[in-house]
Amino acid sequence: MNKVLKLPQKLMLLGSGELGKEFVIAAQRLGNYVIAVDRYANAPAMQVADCAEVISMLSAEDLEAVVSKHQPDLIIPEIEAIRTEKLLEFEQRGITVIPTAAATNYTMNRDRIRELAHRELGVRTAKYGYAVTLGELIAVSAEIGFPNVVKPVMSSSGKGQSVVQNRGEVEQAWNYAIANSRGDSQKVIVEEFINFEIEITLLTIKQWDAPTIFCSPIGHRQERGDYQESWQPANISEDKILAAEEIAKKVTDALGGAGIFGVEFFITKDEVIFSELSPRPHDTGMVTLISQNLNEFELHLRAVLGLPIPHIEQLGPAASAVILASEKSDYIAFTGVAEALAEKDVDIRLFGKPAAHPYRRMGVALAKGDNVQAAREKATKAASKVKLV
Ligand SMILES: Nc1ncnc2c1ncn2[C@@H]1O[C@H](COP(=O)(O)OP(=O)(O)OP(=O)(O)O)[C@@H](O)[C@H]1O
Ligand SMILES: NCC(=O)N[C@@H]1O[C@H](COP(=O)([O-])[O-])[C@@H](O)[C@H]1O
Ligand SMILES: [Mg+2]
Repeated sequence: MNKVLKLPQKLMLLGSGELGKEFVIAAQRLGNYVIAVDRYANAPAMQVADCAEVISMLSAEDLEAVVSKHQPDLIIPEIEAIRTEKLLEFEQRGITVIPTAAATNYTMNRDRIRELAHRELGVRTAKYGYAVTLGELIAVSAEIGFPNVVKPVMSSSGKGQSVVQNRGEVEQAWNYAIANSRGDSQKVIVEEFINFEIEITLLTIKQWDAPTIFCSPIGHRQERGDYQESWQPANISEDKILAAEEIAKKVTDALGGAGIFGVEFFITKDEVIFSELSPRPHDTGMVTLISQNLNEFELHLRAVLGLPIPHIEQLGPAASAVILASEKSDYIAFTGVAEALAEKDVDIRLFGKPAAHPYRRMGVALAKGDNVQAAREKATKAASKVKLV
């Protein structure tokens, strides 16, 4: 399907955060025309795009207005919270939606992708259940057992997520999930807490007219359900990598289309457990900005445009560490960048977000090292030097 034969293409990016920004840079390098869309002005990807639109991406009317105005060749979602039913309509009208409109619909809510992976494809996941009221959550929590993890079905970057230790904490988890749910959903998922040895993102590249290929697995560490640091390569056995690749292939084949997917797994002593996936570049994959010959954004671009990917090279131990805000502010300035960059094999990305709030990701430090431990230490140290003032 849809192999693109000529450049430039007109790409509409729905969501314009840090991941979109790097994607736009990759797209611009091949001369494409990009319209960056998000819910607020001057979002990171808008700063490097040809033009920008500020709309509610959950509004079908707003989406119709920008698509009619710009007539893009491809629509490239960058976040989950989009009125995906409308994307199905655009696809029927002949606009390519990446990876497919159906895939964005499956992955917009945790329950849909979970049902596809677990029930339809028989993939091993954590034990889980759903609730739409506090009463149901109390009952489902008891069935799943404690500790468990409660998340809004519609959220990302750990928003509204909590680890629940006992029955006494269920109500608080319910209130937190509902208050932080994105969009109009009031549904939560409860998952068995997996005591994993390591969690990984397997960047999986699905191509229009070539076989699915994989990057070396990325290990990561999360806090509050949000990524803090990631590294590549991840130290897991070859048979577990193959098991993860098989699951990733199965799930991405079911979703169809083309593009990069960030497929998340929990790795225990004996098992490879599927968690979730992003049908687009993954935040933990920002390490590839320093760790590969082609980063995840360049790979996504090549895959969606049907351009060849002859070789992905992992360049050795590398890591990323996030630079977070600690306070609410509309004035953004950083100190410590010079100190961070004084170290060999360290790089910094500052996203250019126009406002900060506690724990908002404002930048990322990247580092290479003699081994993964050294790279992680270097990236974390560099990130800690950069401070918002
Ligand atoms: N069942 C679980 N057992 C143990 N840890 C979990 C479980 N579910 C989530 N976590 C932890 O919380 C993190 C975030 O969870 P998840 O990926 O489901 O949320 P998310 O909001 O979609 O995050 P993102 O959008 O950043 O991928 C996981 O990477 C993992 O560290
Ligand atoms: N885990 C998903 C993820 O990392 N998404 C990235 O964060 C942006 C939103 O940031 P914000 O919440 O700071 O606006 C998104 O636009 C995307 O780039
Ligand atoms: Mg995740």
